[in-house]
Amino acid sequence: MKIYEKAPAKINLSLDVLRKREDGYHEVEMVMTMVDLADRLEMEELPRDTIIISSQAGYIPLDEKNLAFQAAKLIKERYDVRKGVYIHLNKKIPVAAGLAGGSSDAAAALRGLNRLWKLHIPIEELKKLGEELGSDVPFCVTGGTALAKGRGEVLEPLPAPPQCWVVLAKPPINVSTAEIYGQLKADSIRSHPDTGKVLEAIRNKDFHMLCDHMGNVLEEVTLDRYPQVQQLKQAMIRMGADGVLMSGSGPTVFGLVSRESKVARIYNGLRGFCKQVYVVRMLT
Ligand SMILES: C[C@](O)(CO)[C@H](O)COP(=O)(O)OP(=O)(O)OC[C@H]1O[C@@H](n2ccc(N)nc2=O)[C@H](O)[C@@H]1O
Ligand SMILES: Nc1ncnc2c1ncn2[C@@H]1O[C@H](COP(=O)(O)OP(=O)(O)OP(=O)(O)O)[C@@H](O)[C@H]1O
Repeated sequence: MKIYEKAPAKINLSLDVLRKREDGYHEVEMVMTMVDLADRLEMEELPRDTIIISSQAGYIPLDEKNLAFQAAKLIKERYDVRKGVYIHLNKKIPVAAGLAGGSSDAAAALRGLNRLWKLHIPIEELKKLGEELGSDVPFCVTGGTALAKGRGEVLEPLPAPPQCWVVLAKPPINVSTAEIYGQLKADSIRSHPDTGKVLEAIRNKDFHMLCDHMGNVLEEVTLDRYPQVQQLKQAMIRMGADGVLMSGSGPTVFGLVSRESKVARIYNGLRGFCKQVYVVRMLT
C-alpha cells in the first residue's frame, strides 16, 4: 500500500524572543500559519526492516540527517514497529529558508506512518514525539494557525488570519537557525513585536492591523548579517506589498497583499532580484 501526505510550509506572522533559557533554547512567542506551498511525501511499506529516503531534490541529506528519516526511526523505536518503509520526498519548499521545510516533512512522516502502520497514536502524542525532532515540528503536526510559546511546542490554536495573497521570496543564501539564535542578544532586543495586537488583528480579521503589527526579532541578526535580505524587504515595500516580514530565521521574506491586481506586479518585480519567488495563499 502507498500513502501520501502533504507537508506545507509555515510563515511566522510574528516572532518574539522573551529570554534565553538554561537549556540553550530561547523562550519564544510566535504566531505561525501554514501556506499552500507544500512538499509531498509518498510512503510505502518495505518487506525488509529498513528506512529508505529518496528525493528529486539533489541538495538535501537522504541519510539519518534527514528529518523524515529521523521521524520514521523514532516512531519505529517507540512503538516497536519491525517493518520497513520507503519515503519519497517531492520537495517544493526551498531548503534552509525559514519556512520549516524539514520540520514539516518530519511532521508529515509522523502522520503518514501512523496511518500506514495503523498505530492509532493520538495527535497529542504525535506532537510530543515531534518535540524530539525539532521546535517547529509540533506545530507542523497539526498546522493551521497557532500561537506558539515555550521553545515553540506550547501551542494555542487560532482562527485563520484575514485572507490575502502571500508573496514569498528567498534570496540565494542559506541561513542556519542555530547561528541566528546564537547571535541574538536576548537581553537587549531593540524592538519587540506587540503579539497581543497581532492576535487581536487575527481574531477581528483586520488585515491592515495585522500588517501594521507583524514583527520578527530575528531580523535584527539576519538583516545585519545579510544586507540582501534587508534590500529584498525594502524592494517588496516599494513595490506595494501591504505588510512585509522575514519568516523564521530567514532568509525568506514574505509580503502580504490584499489586492489581486498588485500581486503580478510584485511577483514580476521580485523575479529581477531572486529566482525563488512564489505566490501562495494562507491555508484556512
Ligand atoms: C526560527 C523558527 O523556525 C521559527 O518558527 C524556530 O524557532 C526554530 O525551529 P527549528 O528550526 O525547528 O529549531 P530546532 O531544530 O529545534 O533548533 C535549531 C537551533 O535553533 C535554536 N533555537 C531553536 C528554537 C528556540 N526556541 N530557541 C533556540 O535557541 C537552538 O540553537 C537550536 O539548536
Ligand atoms: N526533509 C528535509 N528537507 C529539507 N531539509 C532537510 C530535511 N531533513 C534535513 N534537512 C536539513 O535541515 C536543514 C534546514 O532545512 P529546513 O528547510 O528545514 O530549514 P528551515 O526552513 O530554515 O527550517 P526552520 O524554519 O524550521 O528553521 C538543511 O540544512 C537540510 O540539510
